[in-house]
Amino acid sequence: MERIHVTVRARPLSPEDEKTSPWRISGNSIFIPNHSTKFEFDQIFGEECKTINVYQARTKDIVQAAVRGFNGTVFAYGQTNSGKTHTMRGSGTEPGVIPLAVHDLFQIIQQDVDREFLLRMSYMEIYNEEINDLLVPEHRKLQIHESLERGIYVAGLREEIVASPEQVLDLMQFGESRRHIGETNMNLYSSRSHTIFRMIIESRDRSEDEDSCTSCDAVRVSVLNLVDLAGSERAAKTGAEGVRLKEGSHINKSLMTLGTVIKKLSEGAESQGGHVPYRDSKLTRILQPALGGNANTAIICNITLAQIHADETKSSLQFASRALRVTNCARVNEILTDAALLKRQKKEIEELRAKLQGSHSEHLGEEILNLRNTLLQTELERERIALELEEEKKTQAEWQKRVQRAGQKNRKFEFNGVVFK
Ligand SMILES: Nc1ncnc2c1ncn2[C@@H]1O[C@H](COP(=O)(O)OP(=O)(O)OP(=O)(O)O)[C@@H](O)[C@H]1O
Repeated sequence: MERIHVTVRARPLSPEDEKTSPWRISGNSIFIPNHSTKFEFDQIFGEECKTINVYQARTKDIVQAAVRGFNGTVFAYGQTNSGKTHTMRGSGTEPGVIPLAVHDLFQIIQQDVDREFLLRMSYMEIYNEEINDLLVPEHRKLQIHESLERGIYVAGLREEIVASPEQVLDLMQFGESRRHIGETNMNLYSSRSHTIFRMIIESRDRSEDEDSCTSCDAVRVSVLNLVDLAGSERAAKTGAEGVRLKEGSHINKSLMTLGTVIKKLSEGAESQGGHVPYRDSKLTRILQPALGGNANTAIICNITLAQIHADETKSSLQFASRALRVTNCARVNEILTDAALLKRQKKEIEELRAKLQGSHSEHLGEEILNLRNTLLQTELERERIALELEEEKKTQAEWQKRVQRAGQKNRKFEFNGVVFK
């Protein structure tokens, strides 16, 4: 069990706002002097910090764990204009968490010579409670489904196979141009939708030695979500009317559901069998595994220390503070293939036979009978799995084709303009 990691990042202030700011930061605490308002977090970054520092606080570990098969989710939360997009996407002069994670991901994979990887990416937005695929503009109003095999997933969402950071960032750029952005009084380029950038990491052992291990045919599949939420906003401050007002109300409603989900989880509702309203918004439904589920999760809470936004900042910090009390249980997502099961069975049969050969005494009649029965059952099971394996080989041939297509065959990668072999 591990709790959600929460960092706070304060955006730079104008010299005027600096003079009147009521907030003080000391180590991992943020407070208003002579006031009961005080919060503590895993880490607090002041206005002079760089995104790389925020990235290294926790996201870097989550990326590393994702390569080892653990799901990971990082999201930026905060009021409009607090610096969420600046943190997640970055700018021309300062890369954001997403490009930093993408470069790290490829670097870690290159160094892992024992496994072969297949990476896919998807990019979606939730706009006015509708899910749109940012990689395929005509894929709109996508639906969320759940199955035993795939868990919660967005049906019809494009998952593009990717082989280099540049390819990922190009696709992201393409998606960005389709994302809903609008001007408000508070932000010239305000995100009007929540976006979920996702990397799906599949890997398996490279070992070709038949007997070396039983896990070499096991496939690990993990999902890394990097989420840029739209900001909570007050119509009076943003000056929203018409379309902007409708967007704002959808944004606030889904963020409110996120707040309720976090509140319920922080009160232990789920472990006590209580209701957690994941289904009340698309955002919480998609992020369900990251909220109290099977994932390493981090929240970057973006705030402003300006006097005029003190109420909104306090409300963001209250949300973040509750999130500190939510625990997740991340585990390696490993699918044991039939080939791996067969190897396991083969070993068992050999052990049973060896036991049978060693059991000659007449007093051991019943034990020998039991061993024979177990051996028979194991051999039947082995035959069944062998049949299934035939089917699976076809799937594996498809895997090889995909790896080949992704340009990863023979560990050949292009990274930062350099070809690695
Ligand atoms: N740490 C920072 N350093 C420099 N500039 C920043 C920083 N944080 C935010 N900004 C600037 O402030 C403006 C608003 O930031 P941004 O668009 O990231 O806010 P946001 O929280 O994503 O807003 P919205 O919810 O409306 O989309 C941008 O011009 C951005 O470049």
